[in-house]
Amino acid sequence: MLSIKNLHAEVEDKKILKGINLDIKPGEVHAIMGPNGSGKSTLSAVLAGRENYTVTEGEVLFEDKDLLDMAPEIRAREGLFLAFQYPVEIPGVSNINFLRTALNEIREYKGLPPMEAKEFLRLTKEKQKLVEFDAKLINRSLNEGFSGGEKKRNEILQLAMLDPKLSILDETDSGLDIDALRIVSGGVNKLRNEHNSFVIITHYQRLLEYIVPDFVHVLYDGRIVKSGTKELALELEERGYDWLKESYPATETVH
Ligand SMILES: Nc1ncnc2c1ncn2[C@@H]1O[C@H](COP(=O)(O)OP(=O)(O)OP(=O)(O)O)[C@@H](O)[C@H]1O
Repeated sequence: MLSIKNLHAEVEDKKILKGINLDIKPGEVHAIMGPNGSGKSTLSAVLAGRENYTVTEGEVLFEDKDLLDMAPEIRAREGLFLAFQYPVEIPGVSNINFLRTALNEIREYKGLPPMEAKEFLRLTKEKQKLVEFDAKLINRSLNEGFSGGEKKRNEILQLAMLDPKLSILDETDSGLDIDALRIVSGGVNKLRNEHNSFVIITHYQRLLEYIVPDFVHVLYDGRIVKSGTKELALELEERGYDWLKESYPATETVH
């Protein structure tokens, strides 16, 4: 599904990613943990093709195609989905119209006609139910005035509607109350299958009790310094990151 080889990237001449290697197969869930500022959000931004991030070395293949060569919207149409740490508000664009437009963009890219209005409404209702989404939010402007938790739930609804091949959830658990955490992770669990993959960026082992990952990686100073199974997350919870920092001293950073 995704193959990252020796990925180096900078933001404003600051080296942040310093040789990431990661392989993700269909059906797998990978968790990425790591101390603040280690490069987790930068990795998701580079994969999504956000502006101002310069890849200086390495390659990323998404289903054997060169991901870094694709414009951000092509990445999305190819089936990459990024749930933001801070979902953006788009006043004047209703949630439902946003979903319809995004869905039909993807269909057009696949050579399919726009979805019939009736079928679209049926699908929206089905997915709203699946991810326990509050129907009152569907006609409001996209994320405008939504609470932090409502925004995160909205990301999961988008994910359910668009059915991406690879979803990257960047700290989707931050700011969620206990019920929302259960709903959001329950949504992911219902959506995961043998054909799609997830990358879950999180600080908390707690989320990984709900969404059990196949692999856990620790990102530190722009590199993956340790990989393991869910037991690694438990170990991190208990021991923190200092033992890893000692084993892998930070490289010099050029500012
Ligand atoms: N636009 C930018 N200009 C300068 N430095 C930046 C920029 N964006 C990110 N950085 C720096 O890159 C480093 C990695 O940031 P990143 O957000 O990827 O870390 P993170 O692992 O996601 O952290 P957190 O756990 O706190 O969310 C940080 O030191 C950050 O200050």
